[in-house]
Amino acid sequence: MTRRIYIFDTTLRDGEQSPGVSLNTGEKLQIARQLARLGVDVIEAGFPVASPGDFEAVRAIAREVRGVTVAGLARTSFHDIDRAWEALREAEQPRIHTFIATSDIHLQHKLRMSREQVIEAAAAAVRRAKGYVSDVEFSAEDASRSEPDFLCRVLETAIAAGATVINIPDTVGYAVPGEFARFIGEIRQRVAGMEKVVLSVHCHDDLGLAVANSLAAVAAGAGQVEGAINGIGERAGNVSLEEVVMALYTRRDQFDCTTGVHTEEIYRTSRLVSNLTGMPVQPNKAVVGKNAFAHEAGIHQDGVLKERTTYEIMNPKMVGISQSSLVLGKHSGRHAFRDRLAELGYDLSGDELNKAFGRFKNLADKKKDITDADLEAIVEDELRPVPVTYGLDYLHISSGTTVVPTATVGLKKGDELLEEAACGNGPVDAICRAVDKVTGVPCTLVSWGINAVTAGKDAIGEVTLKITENGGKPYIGRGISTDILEASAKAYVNAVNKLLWETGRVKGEN
Ligand SMILES: CC(=O)SCCNC(=O)CCNC(=O)[C@H](O)C(C)(C)COP(=O)(O)OP(=O)(O)OC[C@H]1O[C@@H](n2cnc3c(N)ncnc32)[C@H](O)[C@@H]1OP(=O)(O)O
Ligand SMILES: CC(C)C(=O)C(=O)O
Ligand SMILES: [Mg+2]
Repeated sequence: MTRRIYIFDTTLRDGEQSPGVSLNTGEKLQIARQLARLGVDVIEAGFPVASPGDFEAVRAIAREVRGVTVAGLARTSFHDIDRAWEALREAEQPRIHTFIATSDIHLQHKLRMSREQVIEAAAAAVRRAKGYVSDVEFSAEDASRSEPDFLCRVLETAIAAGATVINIPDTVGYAVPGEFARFIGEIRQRVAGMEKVVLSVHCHDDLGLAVANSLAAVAAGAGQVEGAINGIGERAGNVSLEEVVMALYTRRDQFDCTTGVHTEEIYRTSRLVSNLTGMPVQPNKAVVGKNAFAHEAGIHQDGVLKERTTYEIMNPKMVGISQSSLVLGKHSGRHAFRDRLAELGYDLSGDELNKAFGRFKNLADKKKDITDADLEAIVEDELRPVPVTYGLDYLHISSGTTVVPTATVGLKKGDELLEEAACGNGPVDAICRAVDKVTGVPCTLVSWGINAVTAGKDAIGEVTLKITENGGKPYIGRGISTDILEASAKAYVNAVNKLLWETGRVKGEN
């Protein structure tokens, strides 16, 4: 029978333990509201004894957020538990979550307690919490490095004292999946009363295994998974809840489990958490990264255009992303290029398409992100009906504060390469003079302007300039390049070509 897995979100407690993250009450409330919309079963709102601010945040969430269990963390000390209850008392479904470490390393070096003392503290804490609420979670911190016999004794004691949820944290992300699954299986078998409570896991990502360990635990019978949105948390973070939820859904054939999560809210939740915590989401992060549903490779793009599922195992809509994106770059192919141009209103085929595609590939070699504006500039340039009498073959500039600007240009006229060099007041002036020498048509540069067609350091510059011959009709030329001097040269040559064409000095083919 399909099992229901409870999703326990600790973004606001363990997630907030990420170095550099501190959320105020208002921010925590916003995230808690969104978590409720997302449909998690439990929101661990904070550690009330940690600070007055944390206490207030837990209290505000407990007061306002409905339809979800609100938990507060507490050490085994009665003061922590009392504060947790004070913060949680207005919650619709309060849960006190108390914990103590069970590994010898922690007992000896951190707690400086004997095993018997830990057992007593665990029992007393659960009883104390039980005096306030019916729903008490007990965690054996560093469980995965604890000696199994002792761990089982602690867990049995907590259950006998009234714990309703037993959590097995892999606190330092030490476990590996097969071992962790066996560990969970052993706990289920050996601990008396385990069948009456929810068995939970809480995995950290120090070895990048938090998702694998959580899933292995679910397969071994765990009924609750604890984690944080975007996988934030102490050190390398907690398990990323969205990854666990989507893995359980996408591979339901393997797990036969459901959750109460409304997956379409995942992306929105991820953005909110990232924005309010100031922790960016890496682009290649599973499920919510910027590239999670983006395709750049031509073969993949072609596949996705023909049938999305060729390269997507999840529908982006399922996680709240409206559609996958085909990112145009140097690895893209004609199918995706033509598709994007069609979206922009350009219907190119045959030779036109090939030429524009060639220019796009050249640009993509120079520029990381090709935007729609880049494409428009390329296509417009390609479709411009001016015969190319002269074409820029190469350009060399020598310029600086202590040298006379000098330009050497190579222009192609048919198969012929014509080369000239000239000095000028500045590099653009030098380019114009060198071009004039090649064409034999001395022109005057009337105006010159540049626009960044696209944003960023590697933006394309579009140079638009105006020339005249002997003060006659002005001709406008336009050139684009990531190099503004190259764009200037192209623009100047473009204007000269127009002049030659319109004054009937050349016959060309468009
Ligand atoms: C695995 C986890 O994520 S556990 C949760 C970790 N989160 C946090 O620590 C964030 C919030 N913490 C805090 O604000 C502070 O640490 C406080 C308020 C809880 C405690 O602050 P302080 O009283 O100054 O103690 P400090 O943090 O320096 O040391 C922790 C003390 O708690 C003890 N302790 C640790 N865990 C437990 C526990 N589960 N039960 C009882 N005592 C514990 C330690 O042994 C140490 O005791 P000592 O002072 O007798 O040596
Ligand atoms: C408090 C417990 C559950 C914890 O965060 C951990 O052990 O990682
Ligand atoms: Mg933790």
